[in-house]
Amino acid sequence: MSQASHANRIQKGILAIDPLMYDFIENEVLPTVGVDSESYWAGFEKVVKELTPRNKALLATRAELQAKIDQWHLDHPAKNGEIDYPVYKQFLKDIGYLLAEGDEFSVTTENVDKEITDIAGPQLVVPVKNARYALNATNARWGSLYDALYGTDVISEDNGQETTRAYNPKRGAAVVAYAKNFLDEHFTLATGSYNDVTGFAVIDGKLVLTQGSSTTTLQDPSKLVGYVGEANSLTGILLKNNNLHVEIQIDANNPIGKDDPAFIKDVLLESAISVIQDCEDSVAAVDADGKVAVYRNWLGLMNGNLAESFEKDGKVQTRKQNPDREYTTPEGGQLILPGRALLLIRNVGHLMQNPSILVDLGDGQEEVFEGIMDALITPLMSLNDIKGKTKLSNSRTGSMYIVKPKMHSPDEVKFANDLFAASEDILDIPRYTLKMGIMDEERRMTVNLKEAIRQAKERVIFINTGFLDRTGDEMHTSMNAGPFVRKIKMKEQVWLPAYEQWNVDIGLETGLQGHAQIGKGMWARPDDMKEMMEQKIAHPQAGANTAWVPSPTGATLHSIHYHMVNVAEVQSSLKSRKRANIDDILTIPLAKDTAWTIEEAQTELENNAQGILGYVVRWVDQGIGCSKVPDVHDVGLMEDRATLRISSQHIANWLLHGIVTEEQVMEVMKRMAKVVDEQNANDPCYKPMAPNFEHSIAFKASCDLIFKGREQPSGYTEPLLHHARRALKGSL
Ligand SMILES: CC(=O)SCCNC(=O)CCNC(=O)[C@H](O)C(C)(C)COP(=O)(O)OP(=O)(O)OC[C@H]1O[C@@H](n2cnc3c(N)ncnc32)[C@H](O)[C@@H]1OP(=O)(O)O
Ligand SMILES: O=CC(=O)O
Ligand SMILES: [Mg+2]
Repeated sequence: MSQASHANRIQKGILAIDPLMYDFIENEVLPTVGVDSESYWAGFEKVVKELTPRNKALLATRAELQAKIDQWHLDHPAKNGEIDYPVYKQFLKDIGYLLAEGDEFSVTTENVDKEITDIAGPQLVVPVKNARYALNATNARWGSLYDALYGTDVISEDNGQETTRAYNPKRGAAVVAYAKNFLDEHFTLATGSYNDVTGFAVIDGKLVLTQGSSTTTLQDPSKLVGYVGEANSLTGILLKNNNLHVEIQIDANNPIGKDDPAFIKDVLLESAISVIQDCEDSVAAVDADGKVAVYRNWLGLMNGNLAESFEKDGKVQTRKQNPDREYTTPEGGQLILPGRALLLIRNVGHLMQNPSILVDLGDGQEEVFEGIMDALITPLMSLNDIKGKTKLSNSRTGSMYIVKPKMHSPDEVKFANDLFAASEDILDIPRYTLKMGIMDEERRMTVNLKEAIRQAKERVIFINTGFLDRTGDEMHTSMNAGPFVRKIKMKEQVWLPAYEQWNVDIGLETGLQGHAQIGKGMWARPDDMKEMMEQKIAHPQAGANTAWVPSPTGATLHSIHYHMVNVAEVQSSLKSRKRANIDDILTIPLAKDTAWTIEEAQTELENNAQGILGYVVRWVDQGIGCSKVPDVHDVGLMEDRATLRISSQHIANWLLHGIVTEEQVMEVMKRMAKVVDEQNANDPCYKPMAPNFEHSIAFKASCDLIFKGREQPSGYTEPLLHHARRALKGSL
C-alpha cells in the first residue's frame, strides 16, 4: 500500500478508512438511506473487532484440514488411480472434515419474494461493477423470443437462413415458426395452430382467436391472464404457464408484425426471474477504487436510479431500470407485473482482505476482511428497498438477498449467519431480513450440506451447485492423490452427478420447497445456445427451480425449459427417492490410465494455458473480471475466477505428478501468450505479453497461478490476481 493512502485515511476508532470509501459512504450512502454516521461506524468497528478473530480461525481450520489431507495422500499412495476408500472416509471423519448429521429439520425462512418461492425460472449472473450490463440484467426479466432466436445458433444458418447484414426474411420465418410452435406446445389452441391465426380478441373474459372464417379458444382458458390495449383491438396478450408469463405482442405497423397474418410482432418471455449482481468471481475490485465502483452500482440499483449512457451502433443511449408492466385482467381489472428481475447480490467469501479499510486489533494495521465489509455495506445500501421506500422496488417482502460463496463448512455458515445478524443490528432492521444464498461449491460444504443449511435455517433462500468452483476444490483438496483425468472428462466422473443429486436431495429433505431455491450452475459457453437448449433442460428435470445463465439471451431461451418442465411436480416426485451416495461424492477423479499421448497432454496444456492467459491479462491489466475467451477450438468460453481455478489447479496437478514438465509448461505459456496477444490485437487498451514476458505482470501472474498453484489457499486465484492488479496500479 502506498504511503499516501496511509496518510489520508480517516480514523474511526480502530478503523482507518480509505478516503475514497469514506467519502462514498458519508456523502452518497448515509444521507440516501438516512443512517447516522457515528453510530454506523461505531457498529462497524464493533463487528470487525468481534468477528475478525473468528474469520481468521475459520481460515486456519481450512489450512489445517488441507495439510492433513495432503499428508494422508502421501502416506497412502493411490494404486492405479484407486485409494483405500473405507480408510480414507474414516480418516475424514477423524479429522472433522466429514461431520455427523443431526436430527431432521425444515428451514423456516419467511418473507421471501415469490420469484424465489414460487416461480421456477432462469437466474442470470452479472458483474455488478459493469453498470451497462448490470442494468441490462436487471431489465432481463422480459426478453424478446424473436431476438433471442434470430441472434443465436438455435436457428440454423442452413437453407438460406444465414445471418446477413440486412434482415433475412428466411431466417425471420424460421424464428416465427419456432415461436409459434412454442405457443402451440404451451398455450395449445382448442383447434388448429397459431400459424392459422389471423386475429385476437378478448370476449367475455376469454381469448378468441380468429382462423380465417372460424374462431377458436385456448384449450385451457385459464392461461389467459391479461391483455394490453382494447379487448377488441389488442396490442398485447398475456398468457401464463407454470407461473411464467408470456406476452404475444401485436402491431400491424411494425416491420415484422405487418407481414404476420395475425400482426404478431414479437413474443416476449418472462426470462431472468432473478439476477445475481456479482461482487465476487466475475469482478476485479482490489482496492477502494474498485469496491466503491461495485458498491455505487448496487446503491443505484437499490434506489432505482442507476443510469448508464453509452454508444451503441453509432447512437448514444441511456439505460435505466425498467418500470413495472401494466395489464388489464380478462375480467377488466388491473394487473401489475414486475418489470425487473428480483435482484440478489453475491458478496465475497471469507478468504480475502481488502485495503479499503485497515483495522488495528492490537498487532498493527491489517486489511479488513472483505466479506465482513461487504456484509456491513451492501445491506446499508439496500435499506430504502428493505423499508419499501423506493419507487422501483426490488423486494416486495422487505428482504435482502445475499449470496455467500465459497463457504466450506457449517461453522463457516454459522459465522456468516452471525455476521448478517450483526449487520441487521447496526441497521436496526428485523432479524432475518438479510437472507442467505449458500453456494454449494466446496467439497467440505457438499459433504456437510445438511448441517450447513441448519446453521442458516431461518435465512436460507438457496443452495446452488457452483460446479466450477466445486471442480477446482475437488482438485485442490486431493492434489497429492495422483494425476487427475483431463478437464473435459471431469463432468463424467462419479463424484459430479452424485454431488448434483445430493444437493437436490438435501434441499428437499430440509424443506426448501416453498422457502428457497435449489439451483444449478452456469452455462459457460455463451454463444452455444443451440446446445444449451438441448442440455440445460436437465436442470429443471433434476429438480432445480433455477439455473444460471450468462446473458439475457440465455435467460430468455432457458426460460422455455421451465415451460416444458413443471419443477414443483418434479420436486414432489423426487422427495421419496434414496439420497445420492456420499461414497460416490468422495470418489476422487483420478486418472486410471495416465498413458496420454504426447499430443493429448499437449492439447490439454495448451487449452488450459490459453484460458488462463486470455482471462488473466484482461483481469490484471484492465480490471475486467469476466471475459469470453476463445479456447483452442475457437469456442468462446465464459471465464471467471472459478474457471481459472480449475485450469490452474489442473496444470499444477499434472506438474506435480510429472505428466508435464516445468519447461514444457513455460514453452506452452509463452506460445499461448502470443496467441492471446493476437486475439486481442483489435483492442486499443490491450498490452501484449510477448515478447517481453518478464515485463508483463499479467504473464507473471498467470505463471504464478500454475507454479504456485499448490500453495494457494484452496487453490483460489484471488490472492495472486489481487496482488498482480495492485502491483500494476502501483498500490501495493
Ligand atoms: C462460476 C461463476 O461464478 S459464474 C458467475 C460469474 N459469471 C458471470 O457473471 C457471467 C456474466 N456474463 C458476462 O459477463 C458476459 O456475458 C461475458 C463476459 C461472458 C461475455 O460478454 P461479452 O463478450 O461482452 O458478450 P457479447 O458481446 O456477446 O454481448 C454483449 C451484450 O450482451 C449483454 N450481456 C452479456 N452478458 C450479460 C449479462 N450477464 N447480463 C446482462 N447483459 C449481458 C451486454 O449488456 C451487451 O449488450 P449491450 O450492448 O446492449 O449492453
Ligand atoms: O459460482 C459458481 C461456480 O460454479 O463456481
Ligand atoms: Mg463459484
